[in-house]
Amino acid sequence: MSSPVELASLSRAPKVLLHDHLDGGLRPSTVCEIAAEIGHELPATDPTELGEWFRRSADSGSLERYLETFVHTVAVMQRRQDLVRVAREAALDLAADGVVYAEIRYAPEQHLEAGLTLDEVVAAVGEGLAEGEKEAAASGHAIRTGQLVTAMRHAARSREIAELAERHRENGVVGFDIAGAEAGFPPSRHLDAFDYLHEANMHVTIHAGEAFGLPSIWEAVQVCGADRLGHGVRIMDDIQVLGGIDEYGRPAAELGKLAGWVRDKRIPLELCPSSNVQTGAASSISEHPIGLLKDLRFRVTLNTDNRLMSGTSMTQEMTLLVERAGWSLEDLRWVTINALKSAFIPFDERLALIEGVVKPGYAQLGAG
Ligand SMILES: O=c1[nH]cnc2c1ncn2[C@H]1C[C@H](O)[C@@H](CO)O1
Ligand SMILES: [Zn+2]
Repeated sequence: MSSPVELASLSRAPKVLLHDHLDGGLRPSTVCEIAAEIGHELPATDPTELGEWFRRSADSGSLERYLETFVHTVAVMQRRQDLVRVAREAALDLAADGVVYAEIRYAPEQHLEAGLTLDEVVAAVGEGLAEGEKEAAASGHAIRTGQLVTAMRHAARSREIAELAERHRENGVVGFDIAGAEAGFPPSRHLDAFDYLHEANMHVTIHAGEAFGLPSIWEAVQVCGADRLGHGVRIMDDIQVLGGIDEYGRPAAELGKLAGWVRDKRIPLELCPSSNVQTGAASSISEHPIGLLKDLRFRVTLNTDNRLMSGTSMTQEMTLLVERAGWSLEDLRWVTINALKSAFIPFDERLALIEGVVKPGYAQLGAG
C-alpha cells in the first residue's frame, strides 16, 4: 500500500546521496565572498543573482555548455582554506537537508592553481568534510560523508588520480570517478586507471550514458568494470516499451542485451532528474525515465548532481518526483535503501545505516 506524501515532512526523510559534485554545490554567498577576496570576476556579485545566473546558464540543453559554468566555482576552490570551507559547508548543507550518507566528488587536478599538490587538495577536502560532520552531529543532524576522487575525461591524468585515490583510501576516499564532456572521450581512454584500481580492489563509478548513449554505457560496464553508472539514463535507448502491464505487474517492455545486463547485475544508476532536464538528457521531470526504470526494477538511486547549477537539493528532487511523477513515500524509501546498498563503504556499515537510520526514519513518516 502506498502512503500519501506530506510534502512538508520530506525535509525530515533520511536521504542518501551518491552523486553530488563538490564544485557544483557551493553556496552562492561563498562564491561571492571568496571571489571578492581573490579578485575573480563573477557574472553577478549579489548571491541571489549569482545563484539565478548559475541555474539559468546551466539550463542550456547541452552538457558542454552546462559545464562551462564550473569555471567560476573551480576558480574559488584553489586555496587550502577555501577547499576546507567549501567542503565543510557542503557537509553542513547536506545534513540540514536530511542527508545521512553522502559521497561527494570533485577533480583534484582542477584545484592546483594556487600551488597545492594533489595530496594537499584531498587532505583539505577531507578536513572540511570532517569538520562539517562534527558540527552537523552536534546540531542533531548526523551525516557520514566519503570522497569520490574524479579524473577529467578530456585530460590525461587518470592513472595518477587513480593512484591518488588509492593513497587516500584510509583517509576518507571511498572511490574513483571520471567526469567531463562525454562525446568524444570514451571511458576506455582511461583503461590504465581502471586496471590499476581493480588490481587494488577500489570502487569505481563512471559518468556514462548522459550526453552519449549505449556505446558509452557498454564500455563503462564491460570494458572498464564500473561498479555504478553516473547517470546511465540513456540505458533507455535499449528498452522498448510495449504498452500495458506484464505478468509481474510491471510495465510491459523488451530489454536489449545491455539493459538486461545492467538490470540483472543490479548495476546502480545514479540518476539526477533536474540535471538531466538542464543538459537535455530528459525532456521534463514528469517524463524523466526514472519512473519507468523504477517500475522495471533497475537499481535506481536519486541524486542532485550539482545543487548550485540546478538550484536543487535532495528534498527538492524528492518533492519534484512526488508532485510531477506521482512518487510515493515507499518509492522514496526504496531509492534511499537502493543507494545505501550501492554505497562504496563496507557492507556492515551500509547495513547499520539501513536498519538503524533509514528504516526507522521512514517508519516515523508512515512508510515501511
Ligand atoms: O553531469 C555531469 N556530467 C559530466 N561531468 C560533470 C557533471 N557535473 C559536473 N561535471 C564535471 C564538472 C566538474 O568540474 C567535474 C568535477 O566535479 O565534473
Ligand atoms: Zn555528475
